[in-house]
Amino acid sequence: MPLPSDERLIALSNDLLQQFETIFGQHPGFRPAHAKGTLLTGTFTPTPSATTLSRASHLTRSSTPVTVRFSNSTGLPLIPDNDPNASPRGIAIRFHLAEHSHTDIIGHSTDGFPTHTGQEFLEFLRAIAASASATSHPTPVEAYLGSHPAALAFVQAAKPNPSSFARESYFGVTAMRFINKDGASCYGRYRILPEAGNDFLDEAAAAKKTPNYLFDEIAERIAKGPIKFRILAQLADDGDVVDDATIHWPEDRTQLELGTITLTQPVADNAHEQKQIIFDPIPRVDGIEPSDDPLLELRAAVYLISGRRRRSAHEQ
Ligand code: HEM
Repeated sequence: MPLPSDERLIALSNDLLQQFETIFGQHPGFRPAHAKGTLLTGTFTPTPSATTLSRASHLTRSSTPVTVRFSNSTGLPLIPDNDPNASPRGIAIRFHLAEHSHTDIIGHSTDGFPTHTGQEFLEFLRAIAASASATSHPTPVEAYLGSHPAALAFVQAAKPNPSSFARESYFGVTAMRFINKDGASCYGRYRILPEAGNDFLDEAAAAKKTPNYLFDEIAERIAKGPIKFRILAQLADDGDVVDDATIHWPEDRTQLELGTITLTQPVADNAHEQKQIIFDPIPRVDGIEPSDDPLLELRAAVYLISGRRRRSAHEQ
């Protein structure tokens, strides 16, 4: 995955990484966002209908090996799983197409994002950081939320604790453009839904859980049997906004089943492999193109810069 040459994009990426560090502190060797995670492996099996949407190779061949990383929110590697800031949870899926060839899906457990652009997200993070020492109201973040309804909606969206990473739903949030073998194209947004169904804890039940309950649970669950998720694409109608992660499409839009992920094993040497793997928000595979959502190109740069730092870091 290449680093873009656009200097403004790189400068914004570095400013965003600096802001994460200001808020969460320095944790060399860990991600500045979604720091606490675990990797599992398995396979992806597409449905026959997936090829109507895209000619991408993992949707046309019978099965593809995958690596999946589940994570808590924030840049705190030790955040308790029942901390309210640990949501949204993350999922990152790597489809191993061939040696040195892969494509990824990244999603989180809230359907949406607080800002349309990376610059707005930087302003939001700066407002959060400035509010830590604020003594009067409105604090900078209260003022930001007062003037940015999409960010307020994201902050106020319910984010209950799941009983398991395997009982949570995840959303790709940014649209992709899918192209099939006849050249027909359609925009869609990923949804990754647990075969075991959603299951959430109320506040009292969450408060009684241990700080690692989700990571302990997923290790126990996979030791007993496979963990499955369905991958769907919510398809845009003509006229739907396809370049803004803050805008929802109506729930009655078609949801096409693309296939099933079956996870069977934890990754050996998990901490080392988490340090090495750098997920990419841009698909970079024939048959799936990024939309013009400005978050995609920026995040690809941010994750790559961050991942390279992580790989070269010596933990303290
Ligand atoms: C301007 C927007 C965003 C910024 C600046 C940002 C920033 C970051 C950073 C710095 C990382 C750590 C990357 C690494 O070190 O490898 C990260 C990881 C992650 N982000 Fe974002 N993010 C943004 C938007 C999103 C959106 C829209 C989603 C939901 C789809 C999302 C979900 C995730 C997940 C799941 C991870 C963990 C990936 C992994 O397991 O390696 N982020 N983000």
